[in-house]
Amino acid sequence: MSERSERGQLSGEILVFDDVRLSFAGVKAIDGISFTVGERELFAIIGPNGAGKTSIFNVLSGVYRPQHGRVVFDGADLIGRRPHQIAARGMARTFQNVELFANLTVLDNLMLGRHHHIGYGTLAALAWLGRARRAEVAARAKVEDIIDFLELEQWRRLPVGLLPYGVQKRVELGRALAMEPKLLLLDEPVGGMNVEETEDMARYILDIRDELDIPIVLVEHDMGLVMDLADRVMVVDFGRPVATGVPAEIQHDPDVIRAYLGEVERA
Ligand SMILES: Nc1ncnc2c1ncn2[C@@H]1O[C@H](COP(=O)(O)OP(=O)(O)OP(=O)(O)O)[C@@H](O)[C@H]1O
Repeated sequence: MSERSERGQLSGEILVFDDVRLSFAGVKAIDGISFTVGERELFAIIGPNGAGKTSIFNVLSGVYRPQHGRVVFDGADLIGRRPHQIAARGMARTFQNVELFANLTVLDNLMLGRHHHIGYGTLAALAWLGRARRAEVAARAKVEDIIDFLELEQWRRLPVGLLPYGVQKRVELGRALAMEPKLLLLDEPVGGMNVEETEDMARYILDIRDELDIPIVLVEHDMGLVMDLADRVMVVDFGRPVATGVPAEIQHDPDVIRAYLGEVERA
């Protein structure tokens, strides 16, 4: 057994996605998908356009409520919980398109990621009570750590909207890390990036798993990146599971090859 599959299987499970089904007016976006993610695992989900990958993320983060199935995160059932409740439980997400406050600086965008951790009401904030002040100082220290970790020093005081695209994606990753997540959902983190930006992002993703010990669910079209980074890969097509396994198994699975090359059957 490879080191990758051992790491995925030896650790406990942070996430259980069990026989989930989700339809929109007859379209089966998710049609009976199950998987688990280990506490130290980098789990990738791949599949052709419209396969259901984003729908899986939307179920995980509470945007969509499935008609059937169970989602258990860190021991708690998530179905029916609102997106902000799920985020507060420690599930952080980045988006296909950068979703940051373009006019705010890198520092301020990262501080906003800490928002739910600060945990004081308006009155306490206005009165600048000791507890609020300590929380603010701790938040600032955490954000400084992330700026170091993602090598964002040179841009920290600049408005995000002025930065190169690859750096904006990195700031978005930083904002998710500022939540101190127990699980990170990355939706196409290298989409639209050039080769150098992609290599940088791949390194940060690996460091997040290996140094920060944060498990990751990754949706990505860049097959090379997925096969290089993932401990395990799940392939979906038409909302259904095609195969799940370590990258070497997945690359040679005839059903996977058919899902990617079988466009003729689809027509
Ligand atoms: N809100 C919605 N209303 C209606 N249909 C939807 C909705 N969201 C997703 N779908 C449908 O569900 C199916 C799965 O879509 P989804 O966006 O999850 O796929 P995907 O694998 O993320 O695709 P891509 O790789 O293009 O992002 C598609 O047929 C899509 O049209």
